Amino acid sequence: MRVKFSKMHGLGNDFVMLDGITQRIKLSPEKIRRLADRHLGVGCDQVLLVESPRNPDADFRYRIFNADGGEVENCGNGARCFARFVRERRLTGKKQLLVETAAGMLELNMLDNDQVSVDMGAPILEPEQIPFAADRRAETYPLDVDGEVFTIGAVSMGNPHAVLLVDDVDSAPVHTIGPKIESHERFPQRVNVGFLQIESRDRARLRVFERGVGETRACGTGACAAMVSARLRDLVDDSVEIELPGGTLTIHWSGPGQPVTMTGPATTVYHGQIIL
Ligand SMILES: N[C@@H](CCC[C@H](N)C(=O)O)C(=O)O
Repeated sequence: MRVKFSKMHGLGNDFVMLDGITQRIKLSPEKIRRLADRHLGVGCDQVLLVESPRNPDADFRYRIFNADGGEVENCGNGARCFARFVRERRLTGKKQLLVETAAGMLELNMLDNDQVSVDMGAPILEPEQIPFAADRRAETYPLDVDGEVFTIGAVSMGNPHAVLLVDDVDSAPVHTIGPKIESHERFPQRVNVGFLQIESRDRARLRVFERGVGETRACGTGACAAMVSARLRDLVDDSVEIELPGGTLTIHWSGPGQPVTMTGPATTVYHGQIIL
């Protein structure tokens, strides 16, 4: 089967974007791993498959798969790339879109400066919805990793995130502690792990060891979760510029029950065809 795709990225978090509306695409974990393979396929952190919505209020639906083949609930950088992709592929002319995802409905706005702003919905903080938190809601939780106790914030943006504060992201143990927390027994669904350095009440730096991928150049939901965790600890104000290795996202959140807004770029690299 020959399939058309676009290679896109959001601050270096890269995607194979598939139009499943005008093409019949049957994906399997094995095919996703091949597409994502940087030697044997196109290469990407995530595969995003656009489909027709089931909910009549939505313009589109999309599904997100990590490079390891697993399907996930949400993806912030993917949401921005999706908004650009459906316009470039002439699937819509709209600048405001409602899209159905496994994490619920997202609202996207194409801005005039080529940036995309996404209403990512309210973060989930209720203990019963965060398997890790079990029976109580707290700003932080202790997590024992091989005898060393880390203080983490646990936030769900539809997908799970653990947020650790560090003094310096450049020397943070992203590749040693990241994978251990990602597959820690207290996170049965595994987790994305963010290492957050607060610079001021409106600036922070972040590196994320993503579930099912490893460290990426940027993680949109990771930036939202980091903002929420920092705000709950009263370390930042309502709007924060979060600098990731691939560039900067603007995140706004005014507190529990309110939606998180993420604004940043989406870039098309090339269009191609692959035999799947
Ligand atoms: N890169 C994404 C997040 C993709 C999913 C994540 N790895 C997970 O497993 O939940 C983003 O920009 O949010």
